[in-house]
Amino acid sequence: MKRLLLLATGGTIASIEGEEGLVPGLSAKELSNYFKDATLSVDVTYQILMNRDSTNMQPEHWIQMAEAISENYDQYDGFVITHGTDTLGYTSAALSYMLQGLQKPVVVTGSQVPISFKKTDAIKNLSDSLVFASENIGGVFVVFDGRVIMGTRAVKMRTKSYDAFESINLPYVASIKEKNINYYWKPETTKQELKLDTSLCSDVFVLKLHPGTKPEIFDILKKLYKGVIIESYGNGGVPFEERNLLTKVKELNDEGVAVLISTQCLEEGEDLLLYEVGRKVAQYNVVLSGDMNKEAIVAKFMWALGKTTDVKQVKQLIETSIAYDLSTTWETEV
Ligand SMILES: NC(=O)C[C@H](N)C(=O)O
Repeated sequence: MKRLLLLATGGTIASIEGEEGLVPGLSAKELSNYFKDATLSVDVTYQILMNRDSTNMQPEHWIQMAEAISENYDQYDGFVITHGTDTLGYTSAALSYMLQGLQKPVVVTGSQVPISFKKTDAIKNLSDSLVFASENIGGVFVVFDGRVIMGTRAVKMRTKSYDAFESINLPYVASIKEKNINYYWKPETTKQELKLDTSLCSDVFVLKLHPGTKPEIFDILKKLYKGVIIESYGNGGVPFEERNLLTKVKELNDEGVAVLISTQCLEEGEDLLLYEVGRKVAQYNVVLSGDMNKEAIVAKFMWALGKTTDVKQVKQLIETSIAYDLSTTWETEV
């Protein structure tokens, strides 16, 4: 029988009605009481790690989760983390960078409706997660509404519907129906040993461009952050007429702040060399994000800056694909 460890961290799945709306409040024991599926032949240990709405999750909490997996790695065959959905994609991406060389599954799940409610998606998500966590497969996965998504590719798209998550720029790994897993593809099994790597630098900011963005905002950002993600438009680029942001990117570059260019378009990624607005900024030492999603970019930037502040090295770390977070050119061309 597979031995699984379920780490509860809060979220809607563990929420109860509080005086000011839904609030995570169930203990690990209470959570397990709601979930009794005798048909699942797994031995589950329930442990509560924290009880937070995922809006209150910080990078320090990702580290706590990664450490808990690493400490218990040899004792269990697979892991399930129950988590709020709002920042679940950030956590699953961060765990993918901090826990490289996984030979066992780490499944992150949650629900849109509390497990204590009559009509809830929590039971299915939990059951599917335990099924998937029993597989002989390595990596971080998000299991939600019958979909298995790579941890670096999960994005919350819907605030209320059960199918809250999509896999962006990568096919689903599998679907799960009535406890049967149907694989679409399988990530390669690693021959590495598990390496816990929690040196994160959280001094990262996401600036979403809109027509009218004031260049002066960069004067503040460069004092506070070591990495700035510019979420630009379409194939990527920054405005250089009227409110000129290009000179500001150069200033940040000169002062050793790493600047990354990404796009507000969820699908297909940036292609900075296509237009003049992109090429002008590409002449500086900017980091390219390819088709990574924002959640993965933020976590990877923090992970890379935790190792080095040398912009060239940060660029190299981020532009290298890890845990299927980034499609290589040949993959996007087919
Ligand atoms: N569905 C949810 O879990 C939303 C909740 N606010 C959370 O992220 O913790």
